[in-house]
Formats: sequence, C-alpha cells, structure tokens
Amino acid sequence: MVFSCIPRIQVDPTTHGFSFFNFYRYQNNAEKVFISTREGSHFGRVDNRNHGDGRNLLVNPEVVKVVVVVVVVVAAAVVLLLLLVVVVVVVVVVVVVVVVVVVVVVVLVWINYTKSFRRSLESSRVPFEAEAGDLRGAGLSLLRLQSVYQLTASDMAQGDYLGHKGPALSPRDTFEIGQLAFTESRLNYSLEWLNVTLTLLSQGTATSGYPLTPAQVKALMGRVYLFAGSDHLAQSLYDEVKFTDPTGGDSIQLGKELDVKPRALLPKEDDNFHNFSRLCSLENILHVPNPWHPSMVCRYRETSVPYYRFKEELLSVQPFVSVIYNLTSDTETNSLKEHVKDRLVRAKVGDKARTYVSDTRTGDLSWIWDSESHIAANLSLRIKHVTGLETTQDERAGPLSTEAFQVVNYGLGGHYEVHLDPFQGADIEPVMAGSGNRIATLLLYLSDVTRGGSTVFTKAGVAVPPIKNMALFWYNMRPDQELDLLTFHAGCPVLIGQKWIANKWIWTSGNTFRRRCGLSPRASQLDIEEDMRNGYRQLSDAR
Ligand SMILES: O=C(O)CCC(=O)C(=O)O
Ligand SMILES: [Fe+2]
Repeated sequence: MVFSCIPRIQVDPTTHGFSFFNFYRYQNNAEKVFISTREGSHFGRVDNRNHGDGRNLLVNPEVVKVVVVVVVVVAAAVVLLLLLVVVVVVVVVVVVVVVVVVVVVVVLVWINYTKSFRRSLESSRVPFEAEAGDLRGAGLSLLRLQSVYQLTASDMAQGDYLGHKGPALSPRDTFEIGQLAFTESRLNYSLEWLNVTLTLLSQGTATSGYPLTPAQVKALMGRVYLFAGSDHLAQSLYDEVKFTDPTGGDSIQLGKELDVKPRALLPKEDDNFHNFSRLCSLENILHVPNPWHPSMVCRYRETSVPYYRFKEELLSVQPFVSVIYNLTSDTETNSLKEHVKDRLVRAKVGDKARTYVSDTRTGDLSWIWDSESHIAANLSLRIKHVTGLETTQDERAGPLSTEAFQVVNYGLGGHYEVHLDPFQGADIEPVMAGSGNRIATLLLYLSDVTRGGSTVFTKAGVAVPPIKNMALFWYNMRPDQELDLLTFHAGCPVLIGQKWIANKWIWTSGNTFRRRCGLSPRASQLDIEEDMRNGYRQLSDAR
C-alpha cells in the first residue's frame, strides 16, 4: 500500500463537523494540518484509522470543489439577491420620484392654469368702476356714458353701446337707474329709464326675483314729473296708481308731495359739459389750426442725444400740447402694467389734509418709482432726452424733478372730470416739497381703447383718443411760469374696453434753466424754441 501525499485535515475536536471555514482555517495553520494520502482511497472519505488524536477527516478534493462551487453559487446568489434588492429599491425610488415630480408639475400647471384663467377672466370681464355691490357707482357710470355719448336708455337696456355688445339690463336694473337719476336730479334721464322699465315689464321681461309692478314705476314717474314742474302729469299718474296700488312704492310719497308741490329742480348740465361731451365723442385727434408755424404741425422732435428723434404732432401752440408717437415699446408698456396689476387701489381726489373716493375720478392706480423698475428708470431718462427737461429722482441731489409714474386703469365708465394738474394752494405732498410745481405733464398711453376714453382739453378744443405707446405732452405753466388756465383737461368715460395710462409729472426743480421763458412776456413755447435756435445761431455766427 503506497501512501501518496494528499491533504489530510485535522479537525479540531471541539469543532463539530466539517465546514468550509474550518478547512481553510486548518490549511493555513501549519501545526495542525496533516498531509497524508491513502492509495485507492476516494477523496473525501473519512479515514477511521486516523481518529487517534481527534476526528481526522480525509478531504476529498472533489468534495472541496463541490463545496467551493456550492459556496460560490450561494455567494453569487446572495450577491445577485442583494443586487436585485438594490435594483428593486432603485426602481421604487425612481418611480416614487417620477410620481412626485409628475404630481408637482400637474399641480403647478393647474395652479398656473387657474391663475391665468382667472386673469383672463379678469381682463375679459368689463369692469365697472364700482366694486361689486356698489350699484350706485355702476349706475352713475351708465348715466355718464349715456350723457357723454348721447346713448338712449332703450339701446343701453338691450346692451347696445353704439353698435358694441354689452350686457342686457333687467327691468329691475333700469328701474334702479331711473331712481338714481332722480336722486341725482337728472330728471329727463330718470323719465327715460322709467319708461324703458314700463316697456320691459309690459313685454314680460323677468325682474330677476324682484317684485316690481307697473304701479310702482308710475308712482316714481309721478314724483319725477312733479319735480320737473309737470304737475298735471304727476296728478294723472297718481290718480291711476291710487286705485291699482295705493300703498306700493312711491304712491304715498307722491300723494304727500302733490299736496306740498315741491320746487322744480333745475337741469344739472352746463355749457362746459356740452364741450366736454362733444370732444369726447370725436373719433380722431382734433388738429388745432396753428397760425404761427403751420409747417411744424408734424415734425421730428430732436432729443439731446444726436440722431435720436421721435415723430411729434403739434395739437395746440397756446397752450403747448403735442403727441409723440412710439415713445415706448409694447414690452415696456406691458411691463409697467404688469408691475402694478396686483396693487392698484381706487383713485382718490382731495388735498394733503384729506383724500377721498369721488365720482369726479373713477379708476384704479398705483405708483412706480425709478428705483424699483429699470424700465421706469429707462423711460424717465428717455423722457428727459425727448422733453429736454430734468427728470431725476435722486433725493440726495436735492428736491425731486419728477414724481413716480402714476399708472391708472379705467374700466367701463371710468373717467376723470375736467381739472388742472398743478397743485393749488399748499396741497403739495411732502415727498415733492421744495420741488415747485408740475410745470409739464407727459401722459403715456399704455393701451388702446375700443371706444371712448379720449383725453380732451375743454378750453383748447383738443381731443386725443388713446393710442398705445403714444405720449401726450403739454406744459401746465406758461413760459412766464403762470398757471396756464387753457390746460383744463379731462379723461372721457371709457365706453368699450379698458384704458391704461401712466402720468409723468415734471416739476420746476432742476428745470428753471431748461424751460426758458422767451424774449417777450407772452412768448409761446414755439417762440421760445425759435429764440433758442436763433440765439444759438447768433452765437455760432459770432464765433
Ligand atoms: O385719463 C386721461 O386721459 C387724463 C388723466 C389725467 O388728466 C390725470 O390723471 O391727471
Ligand atoms: Fe390731468
């Protein structure tokens, strides 16, 4: 029997059984490893004869191979399993992230959609100058539109505004407008609206849950006739309603007033209003004859920057009023509107001591200082170049030369009654203290207006329908620095659409030497410009 060397592994008696780990442990520990072989023996068989010092195992290499293979397979399976787990975890994480991202995107898109939907609703709705519930304001707007643009109550009730479609009115609406016109002493309008109400009732038009009878309408008509001095008409209406509805509506009041005979009310409108209404109804810019410089009606307005010039159209010489085309771009005007759209507040009138909401000015406004918008700052600079007037707003450099841009939005019926821009008395705001007064106005149109909304100069006879990006420029002070009373102007009510403007008021401060006073006390702005040109010529001739 020949023994050849085959590995024999002594297994530690304390170890129970054979394991892959023991195998390697003992192989690496020289003292504890027997190397022996047995001819003919099969690898892996236990040699019982060598059990003297413990349980010696004869390890068959095949077994080792199998064990190694098994171990490798198991290890590989474990690794694969781990990999699988990792892959599953990664997939789950990716799916969760994708789902979250999709949900967030959907939510953001939805929020944006609802916001832009709301915005588009807001821009498409025809906003009354009055807030919801302020029926008086809405009614006054309609009466203003009716009188300025000579509309009939019956057309308006059908929603017909000079051919443009508006909302149709119910008998309740027309009755309330009739009532309002009565309280505003607009007796003719009141009768017109009450007659329309009777017609609508006779046609069976719904009163939208508001019980309104012809007798109630007639009782109010009786009162209107009485105040208009038509006692006999008032009496005959009373005779009619005291049988049909003796206690309804204004019946009792009419009965009392017929006994007292109140003094007739005088119509409210004056000549000034007719001029205003006529100018507001003009569709085109009214050119005022310019006897001094006919060739200068249309000219290029040179700026203080060479080759930088704008098309200017002169509308009046005394007072000096002109329009400058394309002073701004759509991007700039849209940005000004966007800047203020969430902070507009109802415009007020008044003085330093008290400002209040008034029917003389109906619109929403906000201010933009140059420091808060580079577009505003650029525009101020452009206005300086174009007008030749200082427009700085640096408080450290002394009193300000301009106010912030005053951005105004007018809705349906929104208007500004006839007024002058400069402050009178001691009304000047502290922020402009020491700046003098508003010597010039540059009014920038930030939108077109479908119908109405012109700026009119009632004394100068100038009407300017809004054109987006056009600027209207005028001097409020004569060259001798006196307030120019020919600059009385107004914003006509908006009939269809919306109107956006930005006012830029230029003050005396910084402009004392920029706005020259001319050679004669009554010099016009054009005279001054000519004097300056001649002066420069003489100066350059002399050189
Ligand atoms: O809206 C207009 O056209 C005129 C506005 C105006 O005169 C003003 O805001 O002072
Ligand atoms: Fe004004």
